[in-house]
Amino acid sequence: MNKDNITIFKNKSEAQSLLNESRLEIDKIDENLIELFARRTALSKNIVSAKKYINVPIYDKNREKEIQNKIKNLANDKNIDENIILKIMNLLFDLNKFQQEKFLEE
Ligand SMILES: C=C(O[C@@H]1C=C(C(=O)O)C=C[C@H]1O)C(=O)O
Repeated sequence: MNKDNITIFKNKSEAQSLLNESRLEIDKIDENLIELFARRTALSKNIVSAKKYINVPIYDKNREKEIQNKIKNLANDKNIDENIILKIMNLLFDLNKFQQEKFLEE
Protein backbone atom coordinates (compact mmCIF):
# COMPACT_ATOMS: atom_id res chain seq x y z
CA MET A 1 0.00 0.00 0.00
CA ASN A 2 1.26 3.47 -0.88
CA LYS A 3 1.99 5.25 2.43
CA ASP A 4 0.79 8.61 1.05
CA ASN A 5 -2.65 7.15 0.52
CA ILE A 6 -3.35 5.62 3.92
CA THR A 7 -5.37 7.52 6.48
CA ILE A 8 -3.58 8.01 9.77
CA PHE A 9 -5.86 6.88 12.62
CA LYS A 10 -5.78 8.01 16.24
CA ASN A 11 -6.77 4.57 17.50
CA LYS A 12 -8.16 1.15 16.52
CA SER A 13 -11.76 2.17 17.13
CA GLU A 14 -11.45 4.98 14.59
CA ALA A 15 -10.09 2.53 12.03
CA GLN A 16 -12.88 0.06 12.85
CA SER A 17 -15.50 2.79 12.32
CA LEU A 18 -14.10 3.71 8.93
CA LEU A 19 -14.04 0.03 7.96
CA ASN A 20 -17.70 -0.38 9.00
CA GLU A 21 -18.86 2.80 7.22
CA SER A 22 -17.00 1.88 4.06
CA ARG A 23 -18.55 -1.61 4.06
CA LEU A 24 -22.04 -0.14 4.46
CA GLU A 25 -21.38 2.05 1.44
CA ILE A 26 -20.09 -0.97 -0.52
CA ASP A 27 -23.30 -2.86 0.34
CA LYS A 28 -25.41 0.01 -1.06
CA ILE A 29 -23.28 0.25 -4.18
CA ASP A 30 -23.59 -3.52 -4.74
CA GLU A 31 -27.39 -3.24 -4.55
CA ASN A 32 -27.29 -0.45 -7.14
CA LEU A 33 -25.00 -2.50 -9.36
CA ILE A 34 -27.38 -5.46 -9.32
CA GLU A 35 -30.26 -3.12 -10.19
CA LEU A 36 -28.26 -1.69 -13.12
CA PHE A 37 -27.16 -5.16 -14.28
CA ALA A 38 -30.80 -6.27 -14.22
CA ARG A 39 -31.91 -3.22 -16.24
CA ARG A 40 -29.11 -3.75 -18.77
CA THR A 41 -29.99 -7.43 -19.08
CA ALA A 42 -33.74 -6.77 -19.41
CA LEU A 43 -33.06 -4.79 -22.61
CA SER A 44 -32.05 -8.09 -24.23
CA LYS A 45 -35.75 -8.82 -24.85
CA ASN A 46 -36.23 -5.82 -27.18
CA ILE A 47 -32.82 -6.34 -28.70
CA VAL A 48 -33.36 -9.98 -29.61
CA SER A 49 -36.87 -9.28 -30.98
CA ALA A 50 -35.46 -6.60 -33.29
CA LYS A 51 -32.52 -8.81 -34.32
CA LYS A 52 -34.83 -11.68 -35.12
CA TYR A 53 -37.00 -9.41 -37.27
CA ILE A 54 -34.08 -7.95 -39.23
CA ASN A 55 -32.37 -11.34 -39.28
CA VAL A 56 -29.00 -10.55 -37.68
CA PRO A 57 -27.12 -12.74 -35.17
CA ILE A 58 -27.15 -12.22 -31.41
CA TYR A 59 -23.36 -11.79 -31.27
CA ASP A 60 -22.14 -8.47 -32.67
CA LYS A 61 -18.35 -8.28 -32.53
CA ASN A 62 -18.11 -4.64 -33.69
CA ARG A 63 -20.58 -3.42 -31.10
CA GLU A 64 -18.71 -5.25 -28.31
CA LYS A 65 -15.40 -3.75 -29.53
CA GLU A 66 -16.94 -0.27 -29.56
CA ILE A 67 -18.15 -0.67 -25.95
CA GLN A 68 -14.78 -2.11 -24.85
CA ASN A 69 -12.93 0.91 -26.28
CA LYS A 70 -15.28 3.33 -24.57
CA ILE A 71 -14.99 1.43 -21.25
CA LYS A 72 -11.17 1.40 -21.44
CA ASN A 73 -11.14 5.21 -21.65
CA LEU A 74 -13.63 5.57 -18.81
CA ALA A 75 -11.64 3.16 -16.60
CA ASN A 76 -8.41 5.04 -17.28
CA ASP A 77 -10.05 8.39 -16.50
CA LYS A 78 -11.13 6.96 -13.14
CA ASN A 79 -7.74 5.31 -12.48
CA ILE A 80 -9.14 1.80 -12.23
CA ASP A 81 -7.53 -1.23 -13.83
CA GLU A 82 -8.85 -1.43 -17.41
CA ASN A 83 -8.17 -5.16 -17.76
CA ILE A 84 -10.26 -6.07 -14.73
CA ILE A 85 -13.06 -3.71 -15.82
CA LEU A 86 -12.98 -5.29 -19.29
CA LYS A 87 -13.39 -8.75 -17.69
CA ILE A 88 -16.51 -7.47 -15.92
CA MET A 89 -17.84 -5.99 -19.19
CA ASN A 90 -17.22 -9.27 -21.02
CA LEU A 91 -19.25 -11.07 -18.35
CA LEU A 92 -22.08 -8.56 -18.88
CA PHE A 93 -21.95 -9.26 -22.64
CA ASP A 94 -22.21 -13.00 -21.84
CA LEU A 95 -25.14 -12.39 -19.50
CA ASN A 96 -26.97 -10.35 -22.14
CA LYS A 97 -26.36 -12.90 -24.91
CA PHE A 98 -27.40 -15.75 -22.62
CA GLN A 99 -30.64 -13.89 -21.86
CA GLN A 100 -31.24 -13.21 -25.58
CA GLU A 101 -30.83 -16.95 -26.31
CA LYS A 102 -33.34 -17.69 -23.54
CA PHE A 103 -35.90 -15.25 -24.96
CA LEU A 104 -35.47 -16.83 -28.42
CA GLU A 105 -36.26 -20.27 -26.98
CA GLU A 106 -39.48 -19.05 -25.32
C1 LIG B 1 -26.89 -6.33 -26.59
C2 LIG B 1 -26.48 -6.71 -27.79
O1 LIG B 1 -26.14 -8.06 -28.09
C3 LIG B 1 -24.85 -8.59 -27.77
C4 LIG B 1 -24.48 -8.16 -26.42
C5 LIG B 1 -23.89 -6.94 -26.26
C6 LIG B 1 -23.87 -6.26 -24.93
O2 LIG B 1 -24.14 -6.94 -23.92
O3 LIG B 1 -23.62 -5.03 -24.88
C7 LIG B 1 -23.29 -6.27 -27.37
C8 LIG B 1 -23.30 -6.84 -28.61
C9 LIG B 1 -23.86 -8.18 -28.86
O4 LIG B 1 -22.83 -9.13 -28.96
C10 LIG B 1 -26.39 -5.76 -28.93
O5 LIG B 1 -26.23 -6.20 -30.06
O6 LIG B 1 -26.50 -4.54 -28.68
